[in-house]
Amino acid sequence: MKNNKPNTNVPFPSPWGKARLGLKVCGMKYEENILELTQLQPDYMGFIFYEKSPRFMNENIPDIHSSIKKTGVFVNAEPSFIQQKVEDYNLQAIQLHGNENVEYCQQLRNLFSNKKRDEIPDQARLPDGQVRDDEFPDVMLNSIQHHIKNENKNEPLKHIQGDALKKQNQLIENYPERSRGTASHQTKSNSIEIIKAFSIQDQFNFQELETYLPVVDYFLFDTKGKNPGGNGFTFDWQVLKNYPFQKPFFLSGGIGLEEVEKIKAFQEFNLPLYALDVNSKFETQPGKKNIDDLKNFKTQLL
Ligand SMILES: O=C(O)c1ccccc1NCC(=O)[C@H](O)[C@H](O)COP(=O)(O)O
Repeated sequence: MKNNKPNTNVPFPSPWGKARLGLKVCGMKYEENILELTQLQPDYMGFIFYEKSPRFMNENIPDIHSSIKKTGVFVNAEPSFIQQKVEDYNLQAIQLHGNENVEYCQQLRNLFSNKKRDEIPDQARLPDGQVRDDEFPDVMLNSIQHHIKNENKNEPLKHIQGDALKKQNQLIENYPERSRGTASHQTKSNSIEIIKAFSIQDQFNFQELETYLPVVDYFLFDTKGKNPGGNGFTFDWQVLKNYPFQKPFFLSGGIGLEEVEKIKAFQEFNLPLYALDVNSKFETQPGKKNIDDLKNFKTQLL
């Protein structure tokens, strides 16, 4: 299938520990545009589940390769609402863009930490019924599930199991660090990633983030504006020079092609910049992205 071809470029994060800058394209809404964007192989695609946004997602998300993490963006939503969207759209990451506190994030963490593990079909388990270990990599799970669901519909189960296990062993061999979860910025691979967004104006007290460290996978720094997100202008990135943690973060807020040189300079700060999050500066209309501009952006930076 055209949109289902595997991501053949360097895995993200790279298995040999060299961080490659990731890309998240947020606020996707239209099926054809989503499929077009898959050709670019961003690491994350964001869908806004906030009714007041012009990018509010209430459409179908087409089947996209699991190497692109489908991310649901929520603003002070009820956990049950998030859970429903995770199930309906098979989301791999959740981005919290409101005033969600630490307890709330912990609640979501508890809700989702074993999702992928529970979802492993019986056919994909090892002969004794177990999965490998607690750091079972998502790449393997996704690969096995994909393999079972999509490629072997008519095969006898024992062939499917054999194939899936072969594939799993191959992955362990190819990506040993990843399968042991050694990269310091790697998330618990059997859980749904939690990204907590914070909006910045001129200053920020990073100590406020300390209690979030154990309950979120990434921070995302966005510009404070009149809307909870998608405001379309940058904040003063110098503020991040005081970022005191190792926790990797997404840089967001008004990033467009004009920011390329500034981003290159920002990379010199040696901060744990994990990925860039782009949105309205690449739009032809709310929720619809200009893929050529995104291609150009990716070529220049990633
Ligand atoms: O984009 C929205 O409409 C939106 C609405 C409510 C909460 C979050 C929203 N976007 C979240 C994002 O991750 C955006 O990419 C981020 O705010 C940056 O947007 P932009 O300034 O347009 O690049």
